[in-house]
Amino acid sequence: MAAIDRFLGKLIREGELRVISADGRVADFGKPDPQRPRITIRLADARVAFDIARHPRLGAAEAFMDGRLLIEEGDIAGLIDLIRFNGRWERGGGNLAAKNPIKRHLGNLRARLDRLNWEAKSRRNVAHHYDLGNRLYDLFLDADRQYSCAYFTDPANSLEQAQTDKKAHIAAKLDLKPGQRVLDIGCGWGGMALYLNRVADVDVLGVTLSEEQLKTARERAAAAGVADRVKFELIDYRNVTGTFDRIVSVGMFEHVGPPRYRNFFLKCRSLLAEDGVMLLHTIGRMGGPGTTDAFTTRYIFPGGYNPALSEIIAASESVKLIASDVETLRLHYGLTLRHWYDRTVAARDAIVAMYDERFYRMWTFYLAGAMGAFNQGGMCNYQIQYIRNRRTLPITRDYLADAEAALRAKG
Ligand SMILES: C[S@@+](CC[C@H](N)C(=O)[O-])C[C@H]1O[C@@H](n2cnc3c(N)ncnc32)[C@H](O)[C@@H]1O
Repeated sequence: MAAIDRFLGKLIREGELRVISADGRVADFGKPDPQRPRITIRLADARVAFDIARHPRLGAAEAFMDGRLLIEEGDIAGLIDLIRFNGRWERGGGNLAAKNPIKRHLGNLRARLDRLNWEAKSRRNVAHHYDLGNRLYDLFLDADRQYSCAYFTDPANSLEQAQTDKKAHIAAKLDLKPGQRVLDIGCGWGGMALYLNRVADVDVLGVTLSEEQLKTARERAAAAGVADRVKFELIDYRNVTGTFDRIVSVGMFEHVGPPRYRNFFLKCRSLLAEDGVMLLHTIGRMGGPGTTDAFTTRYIFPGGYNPALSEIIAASESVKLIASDVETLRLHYGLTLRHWYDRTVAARDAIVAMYDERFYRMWTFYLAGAMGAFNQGGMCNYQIQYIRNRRTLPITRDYLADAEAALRAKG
């Protein structure tokens, strides 16, 4: 316990953390902060501190999931926020492996091996997460089931509004014309494809590896009476054929893995018309290449990796795709996750009934951890627009604002 006490004593400077050990000893760290309520945790047995010291994120996550790390005052989001705030990225906290060149090199090597997602592995990885049951996703996502960073034109906006605005923000960057053919790589439950068809009169092919998503997406297209123009297929991005005027990929690149980045862009380039436009929307990291934490890999997104901008651009440059516009969404995913986390907490009883208490705690740890990573850690969301020909788009960015305003008016 002494080592943990020393560690927490150094780390927690702002805000209050109270730790009650298994033997009833109470230790207080930090000082009152009007922005952050005090968090009190109880360690149910003597091994918890040891497990956390040995493997901080995984040890804490598993102790929390197993009910051995109990939060008696506050919640898991508050605990992670307190820890992240004190070690925040801007002050040099987080992503520490990246500071040491040897660790960084080994971490990158391991990441490259871990994220070697061949087709069968990609299918297993996707099923692990997205085939958990549509009901779960209904409980915490917006009504359109957008499972990616929303766009808050005002931080107070509802999640529904922000997800609609995200679709308009992306559609504007695609510079769509009626009748064009659009490919949506990683289409989820079909919301973006249906939206693009509705607001821009385009034909869309959406591809996913999730059976549950495919079924829902097709049902939605049929219900909207556009099944002839908005099609969905269960196809790996590697196996898509044809030529498309536009390609959009939202929240899917995180599943590709660094060893496949060049091939991903090569494939996209071969599918994109010579005067085509592509928009890639992906979680990213702001501090250069890194690794995926063990909790995320083991329990949430096996094979997942959030890319650094340098990794994305190095790969896309190597196949001569021109990055015509790059935007870093710095705060939007933290806001999105706050909504997802609050909805999950509000749906606790339903989630426990569908799965169990341990699953519920795992899910809240996942969302709270991600929120901390976007609010105080090194994560952000990138939107990168690509073209093959430098003359494809207007010479200035003015068209974006005009198009976005027109799209927003369509709702
Ligand atoms: C986080 S979801 C995003 C869904 C949707 N674009 C959205 O924003 O709500 C990731 C999507 O990528 C798809 N995906 C992952 N790996 C894929 C692959 N190798 N080929 C095609 N789709 C893939 C998943 O099936 C899922 O639909």
